[in-house]
Amino acid sequence: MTRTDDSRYLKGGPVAQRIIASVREDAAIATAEGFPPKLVSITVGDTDAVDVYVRNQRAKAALAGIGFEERRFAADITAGELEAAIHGLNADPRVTGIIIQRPVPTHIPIKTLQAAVHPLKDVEGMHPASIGNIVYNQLDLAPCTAAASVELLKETGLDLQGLEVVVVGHSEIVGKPIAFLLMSEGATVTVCHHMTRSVAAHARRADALFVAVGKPRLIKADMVKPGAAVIDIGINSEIGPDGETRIVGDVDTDSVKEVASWITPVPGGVGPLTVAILLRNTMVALNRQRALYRASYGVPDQIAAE
Ligand SMILES: NC(=O)C1=CN([C@@H]2O[C@H](COP(=O)(O)OP(=O)(O)OC[C@H]3O[C@@H](n4cnc5c(N)ncnc54)[C@H](OP(=O)(O)O)[C@@H]3O)[C@@H](O)[C@H]2O)C=CC1
Ligand SMILES: Nc1nc(=O)c2c([nH]1)NC[C@@H]1CN(c3ccc(C(=O)N[C@@H](CCC(=O)O)C(=O)O)cc3)C=[N+]21
Repeated sequence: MTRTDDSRYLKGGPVAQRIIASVREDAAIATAEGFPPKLVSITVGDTDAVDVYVRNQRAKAALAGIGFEERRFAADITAGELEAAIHGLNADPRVTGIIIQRPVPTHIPIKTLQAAVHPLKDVEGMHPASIGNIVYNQLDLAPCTAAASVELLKETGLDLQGLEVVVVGHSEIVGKPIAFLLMSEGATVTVCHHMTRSVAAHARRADALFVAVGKPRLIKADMVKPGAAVIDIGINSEIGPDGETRIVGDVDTDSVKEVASWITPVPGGVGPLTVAILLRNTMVALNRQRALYRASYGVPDQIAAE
């Protein structure tokens, strides 16, 4: 089949727009019913690596009708002070979801912070209880980047059942949850990392290749099976030939797109969809909180009958 270059690109923007439009409807109804959704972002210290993400979160939350508040803390804050701030947000009924932007300074144990967020307010899906849910095939709220990556693979129309998938990178926030989501969908999943003997040998067997490492041009054309779908999750800043800073992924897109049938562009691929999924997760969290509120304060049958 001959395909134009453009049809090979799996773009995140249109899928993100669809999700945001649906979130916007849900958010408007919830707001009218007295439950306005609100997201609180926590950044600690130097925020260069997260600036783009936070900027997009703010812009898309505004589009979706979700409140957005950014709390910035100095790099020398203690873990205890941060936990106290998170507990305050947990107890605040106006706050629907809390997202802790990574990275945080090395003296702060990120896992302790993630575990401090109440599971009902964990819109990133990074609390141990949330990660546990995806292991148990309960997939309605998954880590945003992983969910965005899998959603883009689904856009190809490929049947995930029995599909040979290789994931390069096994971080807790991206690689591992992608592997669990894909296993739940019936794919056969191989996970590679820095100790894998030959990433290339595994990658070449993949019908779908996910790459989340953080190394520009790690994946070259000779590592990709002809006709495969390539999902590039990397977001790396580098200085281009014109001297300007630019964002590139982990895949050598120009050469790989000649071999692959589908490839996600960077920017414009997984990134925009990650933000949309965060907003969708916020509505999932809101609905769970409302269900709990209803169970606690809804009119009990015997009173309603009087
Ligand atoms: N689009 C989005 O929404 C997001 C994009 N990102 C981007 O995704 C990329 C990965 O992020 P993240 O998972 O947080 O990064 P981490 O640094 O936490 O993880 C990188 C992973 O890559 C593995 N790795 C390192 N070198 C190699 C190699 N040569 N071959 C195979 N595997 C290797 C590491 O293995 P080991 O642990 O064994 O060393 C590790 O599992 C980054 O570019 C980041 O900016 C991240 C989050 C969101
Ligand atoms: N707790 C936590 N969760 C994360 O998911 C997380 C994080 N911390 N820290 C930083 C990284 C990076 N990340 C991005 C997500 C989307 C875009 C994004 O929207 N990119 C667009 C726009 C790029 C642009 O405007 O230049 C694109 O790729 O097209 C970028 C970066 C999430 N991360």
